[in-house]
Amino acid sequence: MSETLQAHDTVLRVAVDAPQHSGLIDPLDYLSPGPLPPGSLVRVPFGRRETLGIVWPGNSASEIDPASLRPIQSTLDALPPLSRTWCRLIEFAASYYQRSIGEVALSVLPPQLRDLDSQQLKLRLKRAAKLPVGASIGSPGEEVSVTDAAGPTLNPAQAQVLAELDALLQADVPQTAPAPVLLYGVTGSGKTEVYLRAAAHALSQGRQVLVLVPEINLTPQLEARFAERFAGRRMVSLHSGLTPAQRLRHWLSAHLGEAELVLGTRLAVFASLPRLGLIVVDEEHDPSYKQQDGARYSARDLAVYRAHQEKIPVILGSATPSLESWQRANEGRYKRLVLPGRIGGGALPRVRLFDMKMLPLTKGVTTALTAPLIQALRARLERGEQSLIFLNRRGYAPVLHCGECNWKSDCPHCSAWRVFHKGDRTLRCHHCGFTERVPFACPTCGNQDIAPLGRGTERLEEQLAETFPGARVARIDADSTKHKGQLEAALQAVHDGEVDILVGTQMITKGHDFRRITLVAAVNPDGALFSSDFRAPERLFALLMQAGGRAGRDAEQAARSEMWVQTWHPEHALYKALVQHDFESFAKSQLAERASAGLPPFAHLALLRAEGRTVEVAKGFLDAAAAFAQQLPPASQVLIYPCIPMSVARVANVERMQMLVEAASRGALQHLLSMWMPELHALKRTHKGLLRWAVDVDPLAI
Ligand SMILES: Nc1ncnc2c1ncn2[C@@H]1O[C@H](COP(=O)(O)OP(=O)(O)OP(=O)(O)O)[C@@H](O)[C@H]1O
Ligand SMILES: [Zn+2]
Repeated sequence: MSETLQAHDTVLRVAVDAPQHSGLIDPLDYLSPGPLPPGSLVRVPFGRRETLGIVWPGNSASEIDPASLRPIQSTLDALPPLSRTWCRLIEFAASYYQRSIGEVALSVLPPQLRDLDSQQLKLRLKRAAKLPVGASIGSPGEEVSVTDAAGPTLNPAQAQVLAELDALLQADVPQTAPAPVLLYGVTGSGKTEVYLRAAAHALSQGRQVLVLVPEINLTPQLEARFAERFAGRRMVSLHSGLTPAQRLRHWLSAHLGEAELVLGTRLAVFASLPRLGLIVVDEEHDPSYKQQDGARYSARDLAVYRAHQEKIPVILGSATPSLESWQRANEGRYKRLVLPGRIGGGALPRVRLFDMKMLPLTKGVTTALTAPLIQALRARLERGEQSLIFLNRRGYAPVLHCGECNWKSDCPHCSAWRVFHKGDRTLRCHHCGFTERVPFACPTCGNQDIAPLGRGTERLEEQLAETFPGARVARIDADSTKHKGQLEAALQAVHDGEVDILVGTQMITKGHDFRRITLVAAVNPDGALFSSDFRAPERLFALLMQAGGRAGRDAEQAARSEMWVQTWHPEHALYKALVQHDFESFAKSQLAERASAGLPPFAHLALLRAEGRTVEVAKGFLDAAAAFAQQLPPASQVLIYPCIPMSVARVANVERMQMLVEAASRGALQHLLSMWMPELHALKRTHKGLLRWAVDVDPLAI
């Protein structure tokens, strides 16, 4: 291509992955020998490198002399362009979460796409088209008649929900988007079956279906259920556990419209799906839907936006909906559909609160395995039933302690303890990763008698094995499932009945359809009751309901199923509601508290975070940012709080501060942010020593 300007040259806007801090928010202008459809992939010069870009819809607004623009280098024209609706989704996400369009657009494409030239891409496209999923797939374009498996006869509640869902879709004028559906159903009430039916409906109309799950480890089992139902259909998964080659192949298959079902984690909300007809968000309350770095987007919220924009139904499912979604349903903005009971009429497990204050006081040691719990576990062992023990803390003990001089295993780089891992005899910081061998003696006074304080899953597993010799005890947490295949194998062992007692972190509480568990025990859940994070009770309640939901999923055993909660605060309202399985009254009281405190969903929040080598630097930046914001017109409708250290203030020798911004209206907050952010890029340059800053819109953890 010639470097000189030709008469027929066109100026194109191209989104490239410009670093956020370069302040380049909009797509850049390039020259092209002719027009290209928006959404086309191109390779363009950027700085001194060449990079992947996306031709962006809209005309360039800049006044730059075209003669000074650089030409695009090549077009990846083998790939059909990304759609305008896809581009709009990206634009919305970028503007709402205050990032650049190019950064968001390029970061959600499969990474391998960046490195391919036109030839290589053609090859991959061919391979993607031949993706061997499903049994009776014809070649693309060829008519194939698929018969989806029938599935069980719906129970009356499911039938009612599906009828209402149908009515909702029929009733709407085709030009308007159906209201988002909040499918509220207790654990084991058959929500997944509703997803399957809704999916079957969309598929039968030739549409694609997107199903989001909170975590990778939940994809295989949902995939299995969808694969069984839709054996003749093409289905792909999209999550960060795929190899780069798989991720590209699956993405291409969705983009070409060949994959009819796409199952994935939060990043899949950005999948390119030309015939999208339904989005399902399973466990919509799950915090994993919020991305925690870069563009801090909520995949749940973007799914709702996307469905609205494409005028298609979205189903948000949960036994314990987020208070945001619950409130929207209260206001009639979401359509609430309810599955009130378990399949087969099975009861939810009886919840028993065990008051730890009843235990005889023994100095320093409180056991996790109280005598009544041991008895309950023994009864299960004798009947050949399974038990699940939930403790949200991995490792052997959260801290090592010297009784002589009071030394504790703190991390030299973080304001946190290092956790004792007995398996490999290390002290590990769960924040910065700093790891050392366990010392033989106290590093301060030389005392050889240093002891673990508190308890993690590793220690609980050990104690269980000691208490029940011969019982098969297994542990599932991030440590025991580090290697590929370990988690699947461990879960399979539980399903196959090869495990009597399963110990684990919240990894085991989610989604799994265990059939033989009749006892679930939460041995130390109190921590979250008194957290400074206003969402902690909501999260704890959801976690415990979900954990309890793993018990008695087989109606035969439901009557004998129990959930134990060992607590020092049995009188707490949260536990009272849990005993009644009463999400609704819990939600009501939480919402009342939120309303009177002016917290979400009745207010809108953003967090500005800053990291520096010293507290002064981080604070200096945030104070200056606040002073600037006060000058902006929307400031009168926005409350900016003084900055405070984050809950773990120092990580890897970096001091972390945060400042909360609150507004009664989303619009006012967005308005302020859009005027404020560009200034912060400039402000960073005048604050030497500031390492990073970031804004988190609708933050989850505070
Ligand atoms: N109509 C039905 N008839 C018979 N069995 C059913 C029916 N609907 C669902 N099931 C079965 O009941 C069990 C629980 O259903 P499902 O997993 O759909 O519930 P869920 O609400 O999604 O549960 P959770 O929220 O705990 O994940 C599953 O094994 C499912 O196959
Ligand atoms: Zn550390």
